[in-house]
Amino acid sequence: MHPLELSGVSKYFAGKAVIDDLSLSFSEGRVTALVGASGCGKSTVLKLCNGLLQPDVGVVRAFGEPLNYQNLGETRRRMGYAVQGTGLFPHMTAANNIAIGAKASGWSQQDIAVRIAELRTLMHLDEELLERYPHELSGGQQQRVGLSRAMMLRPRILLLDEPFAAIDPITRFDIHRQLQELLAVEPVTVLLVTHDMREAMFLAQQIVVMANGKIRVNEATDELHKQQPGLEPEALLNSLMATP
Ligand SMILES: Nc1ncnc2c1ncn2[C@@H]1O[C@H](COP(=O)(O)OP(=O)(O)OP(=O)(O)O)[C@@H](O)[C@H]1O
Repeated sequence: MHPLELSGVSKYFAGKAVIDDLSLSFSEGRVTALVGASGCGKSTVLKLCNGLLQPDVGVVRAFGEPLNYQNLGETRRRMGYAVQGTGLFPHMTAANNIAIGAKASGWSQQDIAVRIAELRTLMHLDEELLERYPHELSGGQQQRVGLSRAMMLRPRILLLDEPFAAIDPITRFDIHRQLQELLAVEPVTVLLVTHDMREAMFLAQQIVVMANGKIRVNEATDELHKQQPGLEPEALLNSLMATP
């Protein structure tokens, strides 16, 4: 059983199929990167996965069950979600931002403190930073807080929509390594939407290239390395996009 699966899914906007009869499953404990040109439907797939959008045709299953759009709360608690720009609440400290889902789920203060300490270590966040408000943190620190919030409830699925796009390349590389460390300690099924093929090749074990709402390539990262050894990530993406 795959933790997350789309079967024959189509989504129309203004009568046009933005997602076109797409079937895709995400393997347990693996990172799958969704790449492709702007507007090809990557974010729409992610929103279909967490129920923010409903398919017009087809089924989305999480944890083996079709999404229940009348009651998404329980499913969403088992899915972490982090987006570009972090979506942190500006009037709450970093610690309170991270803890928000746990408080809503009735966790004790003690359990919250233990979990925040774990995440703080894994994401290399100094304790002092957690008492600051988002505007008092750098972009990279905010993004680490956003990832910590997404991982707070120990989700089995993590949905990441361009979470590192606004961060400078050096900080981005640091956060990539920290996320990799975190996933080694706490394996999660990850769907990563990104424009950055280098990021995709570094973080993901599976690469899905989309074009016009369809899947063009769905291949293990190792296989791609073997098929086109030595090719720079961007050149590899261009060659995959040109695949008929
Ligand atoms: N709510 C909406 N109403 C109408 N059209 C939409 C809506 N959401 C997305 N679209 C259209 O659907 C297409 C796919 O959008 P989507 O955001 O999934 O693309 P993307 O691959 O994530 O793009 P980008 O890489 O630029 O973020 C685009 O043409 C977009 O304009």
